[in-house]
Amino acid sequence: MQVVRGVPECEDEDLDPEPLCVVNEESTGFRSKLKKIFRRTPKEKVDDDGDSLEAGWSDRGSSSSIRRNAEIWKFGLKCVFRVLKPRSMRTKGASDEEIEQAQIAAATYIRDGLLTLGPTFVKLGQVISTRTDILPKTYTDVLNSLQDDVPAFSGARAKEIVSKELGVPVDEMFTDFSEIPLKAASLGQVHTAYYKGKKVAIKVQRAGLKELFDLDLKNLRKLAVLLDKFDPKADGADRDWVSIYDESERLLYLEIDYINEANNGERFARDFKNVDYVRVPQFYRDISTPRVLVMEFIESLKLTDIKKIESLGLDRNLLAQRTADAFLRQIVETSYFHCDPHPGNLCVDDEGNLVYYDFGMMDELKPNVREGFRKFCTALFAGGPTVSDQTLAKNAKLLVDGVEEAGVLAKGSDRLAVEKLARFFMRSFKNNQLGKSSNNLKETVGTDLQTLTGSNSFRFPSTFTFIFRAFASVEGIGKGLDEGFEIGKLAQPFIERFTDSQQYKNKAQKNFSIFQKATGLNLKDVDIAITSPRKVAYIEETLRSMEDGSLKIRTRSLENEKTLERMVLTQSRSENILIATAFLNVAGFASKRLLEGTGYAGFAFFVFQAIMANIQVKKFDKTQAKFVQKKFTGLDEDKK
Ligand SMILES: Nc1ncnc2c1ncn2[C@@H]1O[C@H](COP(=O)(O)OP(=O)(O)OP(=O)(O)O)[C@@H](O)[C@H]1O
Repeated sequence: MQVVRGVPECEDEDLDPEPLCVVNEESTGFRSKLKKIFRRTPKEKVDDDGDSLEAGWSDRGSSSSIRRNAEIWKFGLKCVFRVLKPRSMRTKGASDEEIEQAQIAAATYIRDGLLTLGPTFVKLGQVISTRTDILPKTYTDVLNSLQDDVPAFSGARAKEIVSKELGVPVDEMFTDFSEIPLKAASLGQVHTAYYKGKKVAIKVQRAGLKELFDLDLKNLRKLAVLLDKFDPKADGADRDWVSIYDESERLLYLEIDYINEANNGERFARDFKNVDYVRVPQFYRDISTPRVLVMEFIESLKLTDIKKIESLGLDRNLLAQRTADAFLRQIVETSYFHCDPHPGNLCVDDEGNLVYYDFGMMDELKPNVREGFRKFCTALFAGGPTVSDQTLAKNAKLLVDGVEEAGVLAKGSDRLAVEKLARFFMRSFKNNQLGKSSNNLKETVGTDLQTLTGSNSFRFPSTFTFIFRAFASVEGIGKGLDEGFEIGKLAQPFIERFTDSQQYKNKAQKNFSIFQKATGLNLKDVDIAITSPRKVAYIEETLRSMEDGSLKIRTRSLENEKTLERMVLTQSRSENILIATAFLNVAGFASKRLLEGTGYAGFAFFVFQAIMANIQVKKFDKTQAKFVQKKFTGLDEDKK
């Protein structure tokens, strides 16, 4: 989002008590939509007591709420049709490009509709746009543009809100309250002023947001319940539409509680109290409320403003390193991280210190995620780049344990295939560390990969999508500052501290070499001496399992699985044809009209079912043909 500077453009004074101030200079269709939408903010009648400040989107009487409900449902239904269109195109044999175009059109329709419906939906769209685990990439890409600028409300309006919230006229509390906001967002905007001689930043929330959220979210919950009925947990995962809704709702309400933001900011500041290059504004809690947040003003510039950074003589490489270090410290050490460190929220002061703003959306790694992540890193980095195949296979198991513990591996996934994938992934990683090239992932583990992705084996809890988003932001900033920026390399010292393996390895190696020197022992003998009892015990255990019949030998053949899958589909087609024929016979021999009608109705129904089953068989065959072609010729028809 961009910071608003200069005099905003205001038009149509007669349309609104507060004409709109348009933020973005580039006049586009998107901008004019924004103007219309925020112009639709209900007209606010301000009386002397200022009570009308509660007026807002929500204060529109019952007829207005009915209209609002209707608007939401109409939009929801239209979205369903738009989203289904590309799916039906696929069954009609449309090309991938045509389908992608239709998806982009659907996503654009949804984005514009969310904007039309106002702040709740804009914010919801922003939250959902991070969920690559829920929506296809085409949709999240388009919804990402919802992070754009929105028109501001006037300084006078902001003052009214602050006075109402703090219970004293603004001018008695502050001096030089800015008429033009520093930045406007969908939920509020930031003004500057002076408080007891100190410059402060004041975040002011749009009026009536809470009430609007209440009204809108009630509808959205009903929509989620309905969606669950039509689209039950498709992949056996623990999530469903209602829980996605619940989580989004929680985040939305947290974002409009500025006291929560102050709590988050203070916790973040505590985490970084020993890092002298990170600055967090102080919060003036005694003059803040859930809707007005008063903070220390910290002057800064964007880390993407390279010209300014250079003109100040700041070290770009050092800034890149600091950006990465501060991010890694959050993920690996404190487990409490800023979910949205975009260039407006992560800045730099003129002395090269990083400045963080906006603590509305923070997340914490749960203990299981943290432990899983630690196992993952331990497995990946253990043994260094030249690890033997045996150790790698052992570590692959640990890596998959980690992935499972973190909740990324869906229940009932094929662990054997995942371990194979992990071994391949780890070997590529190690080769990469040694500067060797790796084999193509699709060629080497193509079948397993297809099985795994096809069965939705991996899923990413929302924490991961927030981490990925923050990672992408930090990487973008880092690369802008330093072309050779590689977060992976900068992560090494953090990971080593994080995983006990490295410490253990170093200590063990040191102790062992002293022992070896003293005794003159051969390393191979030691290995045999250590592993032999374990190997004997393993063989003994396996033999005992064979004897008592508890040993299960598991083999899997993808071809057989696929054949079985096809058989199930063709069987359903044959059954439907059989039943349809039976009904036709009934109709043919029936002497009574009612029976005849029933016969024909049954016949029509089952013929329809048979046609649907046939479509599924054809679809299945097509997917298989594509897969086989890709596997044997390397030609990829699904150009993404
Ligand atoms: N304490 C501060 N000192 C100086 N500038 C500030 C301060 N707080 C916020 N700002 C400026 O105002 C901008 C908007 O602040 P913030 O991100 O907190 O608002 P928001 O309404 O939560 O916006 P968003 O939609 O991006 O979350 C920041 O990017 C920063 O440029």
